[in-house]
Amino acid sequence: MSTPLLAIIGGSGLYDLPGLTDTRWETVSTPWGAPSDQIFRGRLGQAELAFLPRHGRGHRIPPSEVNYRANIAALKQLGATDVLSLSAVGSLRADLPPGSFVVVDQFIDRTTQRAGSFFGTGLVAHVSLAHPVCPRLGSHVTAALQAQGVPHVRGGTYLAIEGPQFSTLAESQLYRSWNCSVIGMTNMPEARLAREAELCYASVGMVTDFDCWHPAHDAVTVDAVIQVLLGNAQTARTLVASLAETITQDASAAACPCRHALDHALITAPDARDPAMVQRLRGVAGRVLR
Ligand SMILES: CSC[C@H]1O[C@H](OP(=O)(O)O)[C@H](O)[C@@H]1O
Ligand SMILES: Nc1ncnc2[nH]cnc12
Repeated sequence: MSTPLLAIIGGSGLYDLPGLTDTRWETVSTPWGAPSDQIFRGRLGQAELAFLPRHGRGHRIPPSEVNYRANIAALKQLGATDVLSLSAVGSLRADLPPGSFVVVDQFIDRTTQRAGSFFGTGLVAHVSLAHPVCPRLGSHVTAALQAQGVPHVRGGTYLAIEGPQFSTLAESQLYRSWNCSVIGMTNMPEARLAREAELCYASVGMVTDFDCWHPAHDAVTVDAVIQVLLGNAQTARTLVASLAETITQDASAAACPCRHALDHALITAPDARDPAMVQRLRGVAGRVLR
């Protein structure tokens, strides 16, 4: 069995990953530009880890300006096999109070200003997003949360807004009527791009607030988000440690359908492909670009 490389994308409040050995910060450049920051590499037991702070150390980059393509491409270039996103989210359900963890399994994308694909003119591809997260990785995450006794639910729809402003009351109520569980600003297009790059992707939403719809709670503020997140950060780190151990023992990973997402996705005829585009795509789609 080949050694997996578990990548963690840390969201608001998660800018480092203590407890690793053999650590270093690596600079990675990609055909899509620079990722949000250097990537922190290290080992945890048998597992190789890569950690990328989504907004950069110090939280310099707003959700609309995160270079999602560079982030995913950089992790792929380093050899990542599995990507876990850890994100602060607002709750759209009364039974998901701050402190809950949600193993997200669906998305509704209301973002408007972001590059959402590695492909384009010169090489067109259409991957399936029907099941946008990896059920195998999601099972490991859920088992780890269960073992830690963290209040969590498996499954839930993440509503992605453009931000940076939080939602209006009418929007928040609309998203509730759509049966969404949580709201955030970053998991799209990240999940789309991970699928195109054939990475197993899972997302844990760490609930920090009730957005603005709950009559008994104040509307969300950054202060409230950070206060809850500081309480959650240690749980998130323990989750990573537990996940790092279980994924090294998963012999079924190599056959995971996420890792073959491009098998039937490319539609541009080989002789009609733009060689420059093909070259640019080698880092993320090289497996199917012989
Ligand atoms: C600080 S509250 C809003 C901010 O937090 C979430 O970030 P992330 O998903 O990276 O944890 C949300 O999406 C917004 O970017
Ligand atoms: N209510 C909210 N809306 C959007 N992103 C968030 N991140 C944390 N809470 C949020």
